[in-house]
Amino acid sequence: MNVDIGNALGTTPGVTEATLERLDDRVADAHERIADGMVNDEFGYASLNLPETTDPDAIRAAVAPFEDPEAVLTVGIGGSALGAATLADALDSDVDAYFLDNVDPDHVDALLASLPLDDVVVNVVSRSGTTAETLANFLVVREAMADAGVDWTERTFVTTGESGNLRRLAEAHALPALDVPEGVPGRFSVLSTVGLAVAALQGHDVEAVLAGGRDGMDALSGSLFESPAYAYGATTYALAERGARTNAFMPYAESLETFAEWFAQLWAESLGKDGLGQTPARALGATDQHSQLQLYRAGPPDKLVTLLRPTERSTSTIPETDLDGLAYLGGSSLGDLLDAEFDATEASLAAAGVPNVRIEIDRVDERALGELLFGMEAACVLYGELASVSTFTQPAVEWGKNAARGLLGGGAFPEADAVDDKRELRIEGR
Ligand SMILES: O=P(O)(O)OC[C@H]1O[C@](O)(CO)[C@@H](O)[C@@H]1O
Repeated sequence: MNVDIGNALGTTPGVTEATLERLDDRVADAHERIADGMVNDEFGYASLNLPETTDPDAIRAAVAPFEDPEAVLTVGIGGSALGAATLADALDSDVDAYFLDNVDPDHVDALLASLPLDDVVVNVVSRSGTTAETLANFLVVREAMADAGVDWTERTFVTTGESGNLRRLAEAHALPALDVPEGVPGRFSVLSTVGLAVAALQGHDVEAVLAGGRDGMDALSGSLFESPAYAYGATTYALAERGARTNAFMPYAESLETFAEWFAQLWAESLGKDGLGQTPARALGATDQHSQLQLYRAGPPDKLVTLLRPTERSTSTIPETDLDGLAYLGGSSLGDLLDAEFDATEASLAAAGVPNVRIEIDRVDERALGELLFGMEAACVLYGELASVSTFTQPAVEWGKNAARGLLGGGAFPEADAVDDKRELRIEGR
C-alpha cells in the first residue's frame, strides 16, 4: 500500500510540509502509545495484533464440516458483516456470499426465496449475541430452513463472544462456534474469525490476507514520512483540524466499493466523539464523477477526497469506432479509461484547491487487501490518538438501540418515551 499526500499541501483546507514536520513529533508519541497498547494487548489496540494472533487453522476447522457449499449466508451487522463482505465483494469465488445486515422484510424474504437453503452455510455473527437485527434475522432464516425441510443445525455455525445467546445456541445444538477476538471492537475485527470465516469457505487464501496485515504491521514506524498508514491518519487528522469535516472515500474499482462501506463504519464509529470527527462519504470512481464530484470540486471547502486504486487492472479493450467524437476511445482499454479518469479527477480537485490523498495497492488480491485493511485501521487508531478521542468505544449508538427495544416491549427504556415527544409539522402530499 502506498499513500501520496502531495495533493494535501497548499490546498483549502490544506497543510504545509512544516505543519506535517511539527505534527510528526506527535505521531512519534502516538506510535509509542499504540505500540505499548499492542504489546500489552490492551482493549482496542489488540486489534492491530490480529495479523499475528488470528489462527487460520481454527477458522478452517470450524468451516471444515461444510464441504463445497453453493453459498454462504452471513447474518450479522456492522463490523460483524462489513469486513467479510469487503473480502467477498473484492475477490472472485465459485461460492456465492450473501449478507443479511438489515431487517428490511422485502429484502430478507426475496433473498431467502432465492437461496438454495439445502446448500447454504449460515454464519451467524455477533460479538454481543444481543443485536436485535442479527438475532431477528437468524430466527427468520432458521424458520425458512425448517419450512424447506432443512436441518438448520447441520448448516449453521456461529461466531460470537464467550457468552450470550449465540454461544448458548451453539452449545445447545452442538454448532461449530468460532470465538470473536478478545478486546477487539467489531469494526476492527476483519482480520480475525469475524472477517475471515467466509473467506475460508469461499476458498480464499486466508494466510495471504493475514500476511498482508503483517506487511502493514511491519510498515508502522514513529514517523508519518515512513509509514503509509500513519501518513494517511496524520494528514486526514490535520486536514480535519483545518476544516475538512468530510472525507469522500472514492475507490476506482467496483471490487472495492464495499471496502468504502467498511471504511465508513471504521472512521465514523471510531472518530465521531465529543463533537469531533470526519464524516466518511462513500463514493465510487468513475461513477461519482457524474454524481458527487460537482460538490467535491465546487461546493464548500470543507472536505478532502481519498482516491484509491489498484495499479494493476485487467484490460478489456475498447473496440475501434467511428462514433462521432469518440474514435479516440477505440483501441484503448476500459482500464486505461478508468485510470485516466482517476488521474483527471485527482488533477481536477488539485486545480480547484481541494485536498486529496492517493492510496494505491498493487492489485486486488488477498495480500494487498490484508495490508490495506490493516493500514486503514492503523490510520484510524493514529487519528484517534492525535484527536484524543476514545477510538474503540461507541456509546452514542446505545440510545437508539434502547429506544427501539422499548418500542417493541423489550423493557422499560426512557428513550422509547422520548419517541412519543416528537415535534410534528407535517406537510401532507396528495
Ligand atoms: O457484533 P455485535 O455485537 O452484534 O455488534 C454489531 C455492531 O453493532 C455495534 O455494536 C454498534 O451498535 C457495532 O460496533 C458492531 O460492529
